[in-house]
Parts: sequence; structure tokens; C-alpha cells
Amino acid sequence: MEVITSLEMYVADRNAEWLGVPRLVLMENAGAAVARNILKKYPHASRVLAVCGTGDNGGDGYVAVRHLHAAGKEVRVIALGEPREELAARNYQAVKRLWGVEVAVAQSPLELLALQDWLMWADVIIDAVLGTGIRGALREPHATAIELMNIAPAPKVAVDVPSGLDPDTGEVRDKAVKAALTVTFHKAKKGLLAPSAARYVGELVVEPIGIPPEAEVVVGPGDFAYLNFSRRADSKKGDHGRVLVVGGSLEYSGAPVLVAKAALRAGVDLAVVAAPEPAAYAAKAMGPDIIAVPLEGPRLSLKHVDRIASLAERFDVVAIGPGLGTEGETPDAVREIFRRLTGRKPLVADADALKALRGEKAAGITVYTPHAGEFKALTGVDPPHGLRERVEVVRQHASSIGAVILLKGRYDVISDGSRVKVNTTGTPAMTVGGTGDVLTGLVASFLTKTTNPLEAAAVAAFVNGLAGEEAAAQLGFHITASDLLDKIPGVIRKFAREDVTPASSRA
Ligand SMILES: NC(=O)C1=CN([C@@H]2O[C@H](COP(=O)(O)OP(=O)(O)OC[C@H]3O[C@@H](n4cnc5c(N)ncnc54)[C@H](O)[C@@H]3O)[C@@H](O)[C@H]2O)[C@H](O)CC1
Ligand SMILES: [K+]
Repeated sequence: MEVITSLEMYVADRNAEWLGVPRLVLMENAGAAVARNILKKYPHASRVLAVCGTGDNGGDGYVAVRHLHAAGKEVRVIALGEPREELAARNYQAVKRLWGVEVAVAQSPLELLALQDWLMWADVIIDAVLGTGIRGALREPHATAIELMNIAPAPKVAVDVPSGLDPDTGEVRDKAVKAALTVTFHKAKKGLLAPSAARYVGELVVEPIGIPPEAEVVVGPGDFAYLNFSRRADSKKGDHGRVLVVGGSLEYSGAPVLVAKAALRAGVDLAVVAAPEPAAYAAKAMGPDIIAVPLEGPRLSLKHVDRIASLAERFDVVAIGPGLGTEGETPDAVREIFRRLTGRKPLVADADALKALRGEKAAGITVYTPHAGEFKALTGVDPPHGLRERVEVVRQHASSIGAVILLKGRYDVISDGSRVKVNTTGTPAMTVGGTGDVLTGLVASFLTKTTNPLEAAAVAAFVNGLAGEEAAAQLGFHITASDLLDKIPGVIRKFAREDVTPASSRA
């Protein structure tokens, strides 16, 4: 049986919306599936009681109530408070307008105890108290509601997850509903299959609710849930990421600067460019935000390896490649730096670095960001044109190298060797030079916001593409990579939760 975690489910559900399937439709399908299963399993039950929490699990319960009412059942509802979120609230209001459906609001154990005869009245009880949104120890009146449902003789039908059970681990901290039937949605929540969960879950039915399979593959707004953009009130400089960019040469000085600026715009505190002297001085001249460390000579060479390796200690992520060129000792130096750092420091390798890394194995957190030509140089293989074949080739090479590969293209394909994501944002206007450097900076920045490199790369591709789309909406095919930089903050703020959390209690 295929399983899913509550976080993966959250992501899939937001991405379904992005793909054009509204969450209200998913909720409708979920509630209707619960009603259908009750009608099938308990055809002779005439009285149904739904106990609904204040979240979307309760929302599913209200939808089920509508459908059971329409099927001719006598229905009562105990609401543990008025729903706060829009979708559940809409379904709650719709239920209140039904003729003959009695709704009681019980917000305390005492108010629940006064409704005990309703629990005894029912032939079937719907448990729509808590689903994948359960956090921490049970609070009241939820704990009492669960206890009273378990005392009532009627069989319980759990919506998505028996309330009180951890959907990811199957653990029950305090108490949980002992269901006769659990109707879960899309895929089985992982915890439902834990051996210890069996006595709470009862019979398990998995119902599709209209989430397209693409919602688990395509990068969308849901994927931001893997990244932490919040800041503590007592944050200090450096807490939100330090990125070292190793790039540039006598010929190229702009590329590493674009990487650093993109990383800063995406929310790191510090981005430092380590570059051969001419590129470092040019970088400094490109603006007050850039700190540059000059490396003696016109290009990266073996004599710089020690310096870079010790410099890297002070950074959270190292991005290497843009503007380095492939002349002289540079490829040897890249390989040597890579060998020293891989497995020790999260790395992003791009552009000329990729050409030097053919045959190398990566360890720890490493992301490669090739375009088709660089992929060929890295692996010896031309990426196939068909998406399915492309996905498979990227997955195989990611697995054998031991890195996340982000293959740039019309659709970006991202894989860590087992999982695959596809990004569809972007525009042909982005074929201009430098947009890849911006992407590298985004990946580096996001590696400071998650321990999941696949998601860091996936969200980076998504943001980069949207920044390009927004720039092109104004400037058409006349954008430059710098235009993307200005769009990054707006794109991130549209999708990320950027709240300020309380200061730590430690001084
Ligand atoms: N993901 C999907 O694709 C769909 C999910 N559906 C249903 O939605 C729930 C998840 O909804 P959510 O609002 O995120 O969470 P819950 O309703 O499970 O709970 C939130 C609710 O409960 C309160 N709460 C949390 N922890 C506790 C606690 N320990 N004690 C007391 N109260 C607690 C919290 O404050 C909120 O008010 C999923 O399971 C599905 O049933 C969709 O309808 C279909 C698509
Ligand atoms: K439930």
C-alpha cells in the first residue's frame, strides 16, 4: 500500500490547487467518500452523529453530514467550536441551513457531557475531530470528545485518521478514537499502518479525492512548507545563512556576483565571493552588498585550495563554478576543493565546475545544477527529450553520483536519486546569460533554510522561473539576469510564511 506523510499530503493538496483543482473540491470529495462508505457499510443505520473539530477534518465531517442528510438519514452534529478556516466554515454554514439537522456547539467538557444522550442516540458516529493537523498533547474539549465517543456503543467511522492518533508515527500519546472504519484520503497516512495503530484504525479504506498525481511531482506553492523562512525576534547577523561563492576568472566577473546577489535577495545574511584577483576587484566595484576575497592570479588554481577549504569553515553553504572557466589548473583545483568539502559542507556545483566533476562521487548535501550541455559533460550522456525518459536518466545519474541533480530546461527535472520533482515555471525570455547563476544563488540560499536538498533545489527552480516570468511580463524578451534579482523577494513573499517567532528564553 502506498503511504504518505502529513507534510507530503499538505504539499500535494496545495499543489493540487496550483494545478487548478480547488481545495474546496478536495474537501467535497473527501466528505462525500466518508458518507458513501457509511451508506455501504451500515445500510441499516438511520441515525448518524458527527463530532466535528474546528479544522479541515471537521470540514470533511460537515460535507459528509450534507451527503447523509441528502440520502435520507437522520443527522445530528456536535461542533467543538465554530470552524476558523474558510473552507470548513463554509461547510459548517451549509449544514446549519439544512432542515432537520440539529447542530450543537460544545466548547467545554461540561457542555459535551450535557450532550451524552446524543452520543447514545446514534447508530453510527463520525469522528471528524482531528486529522493530519493534530499538534502536541490533546487539549479540551477534544480529549473529552474522544473519551465520550469511545464510551458510546455505536461504531465509529474516522475521517482520515482516528482522532488522537499521530498520522505519521501511529503513536497515541493520550487517547484516540477506536474506530470500526477509517476512511483516509488519497493515500494511507503512514501512521495508520503502524502495528500499534491497528486497534484504533479498524478497517482501512483509502479513497481518492481528486488530487492529480502531478501534484506530488510538480513543484508548487506547497513545497515552500519544506523551507523555514521564519526568524526569531532575537536573531543576530549570520543566523539566516552564510554563503561562500567560489567563481570568476580574468574573463568572467559578473557570474559569481549574480550568484551572491541572488542568495542575498533570497534571504541569507552574508554572501562572500572568493574569486581570482581581477574578478574579485570587479565584484567589489559592482556594489556595496558584495564582499569579495581576492585569490592571487588570473584564475583559480591548486595553490588556492587550502585557502578556500579553510575559508569554507565559516560558511553554511559553498557554491562553486560560475565564471571559473576551464583553463590551466582550474579543473584540478575544482576537483580538489570538491573532494575536501563534499560530505562536510553543503555544496552547489554549477557551470564550469560541473565539467571538472565528471567521475567524482558526492557525499552529504550536494546539488548539481547543469543545463543539457553541462549534463553531457558531467555524465557523458545527452539528456533525452521526452520528459519521462529525462526524469529516469536524471534519477539514475543522481543516484550513482550521490548528489541532487537539477537539470535545467523547458521543464526543470530535479532528483535525489529516488524522488523526482519537475518544475514548470519559466519563460523562453530566460535564455539570456546569467539566469543560471541566479538559480545557483537561490539553491545555495535555500540550502540554509532546509535539510532537504531536493526541496531546496526544487523551490529554487520554481522561484527562479517565476522571477523570470514576472520580469518578462514587464520587459518581454529584453530581460537580463539582473532583472530577475529584483523579482525574487516578491515571489518568495507570495508563497512563504515569513513570520517572526518569539525570542528564545535563553539569554
Ligand atoms: N490535505 C488534503 O489534501 C486534504 C485534507 N482534508 C482534511 O483536512 C484535515 C487536516 O486539516 P487541518 O485543518 O490541517 O487539521 P485538523 O482538522 O486535523 O486539526 C486542526 C485543528 O485542530 C486543532 N488542534 C490541533 N492539535 C490539537 C490538539 N492536540 N488538541 C486539540 N486541538 C488540536 C487546531 O487548533 C485546529 O483547529 C485532513 O486530516 C483531512 O481530513 C481536506 O478536507 C481534503 C483535502
Ligand atoms: K478524525
